[in-house]
Amino acid sequence: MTQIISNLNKTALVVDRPIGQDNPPLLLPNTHDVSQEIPTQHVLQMSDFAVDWDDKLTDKQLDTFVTDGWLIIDDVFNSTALLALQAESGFVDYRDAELTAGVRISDIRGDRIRWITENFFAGYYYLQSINALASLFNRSLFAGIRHSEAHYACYPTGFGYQWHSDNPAGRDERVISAVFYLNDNWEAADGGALEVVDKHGTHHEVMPVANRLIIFDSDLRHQVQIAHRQRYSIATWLRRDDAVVLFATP
Ligand SMILES: O=C(O)CCC(=O)C(=O)O
Ligand SMILES: [Fe+2]
Repeated sequence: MTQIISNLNKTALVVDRPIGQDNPPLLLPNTHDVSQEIPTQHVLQMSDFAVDWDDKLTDKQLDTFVTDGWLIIDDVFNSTALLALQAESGFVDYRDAELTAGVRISDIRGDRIRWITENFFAGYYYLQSINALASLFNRSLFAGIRHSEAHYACYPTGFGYQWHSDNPAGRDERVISAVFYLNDNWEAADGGALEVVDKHGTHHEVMPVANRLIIFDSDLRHQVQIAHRQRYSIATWLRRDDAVVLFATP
């Protein structure tokens, strides 16, 4: 089994066990004045994850998304929300992605994942915020999105995800894919770029830098290049079908 190292050694967080309502993350204030660097304990709320998507996404960007099929939004969340997601990603009990049609897929994809449910804390707030983005797409692009799903993903060093599109053959439930990145100080030498082929056939490479959301048409082909450092993200899909009710396993 691949060993997963916490994301936290790359993140300015003071946290020693999984965060939750009973253990809110301690956040270092964003200041260079050492005398002010006293961690503040802050209970996370949905409002910490609120994003004014209408403000973040201009009409021009929406037009570009329709024409090219993809779009990058940087500086998505405030630092409280970002740090909470980074902290949570470091404590996730990652599992192997499931088998597809009985075939082991570890040859194609090397990520280890955990689906976000209401048992998550920051991740669940993230999903609510993505639902607000979905309603913007429904209002402005008549996208017909009915629910969203997301999983935390960790690509261990030496792994990527080969060329694919997010709708398996003959399926079209996934309308828009959105990947949110959690990696501080990611450099080109760390590899792990997402390579997307847009609607015109042009290739683009996107670095998985913290607080960046890439949105793309789920039918576009893309791959994750081999990462040379552990790579953390939240892969998200905005879907046109009804939500599947998940029953908690005992
Ligand atoms: O992490 C990324 O950049 C993309 C992940 C991806 O393509 C997927 O999970 O389907
Ligand atoms: Fe994908």
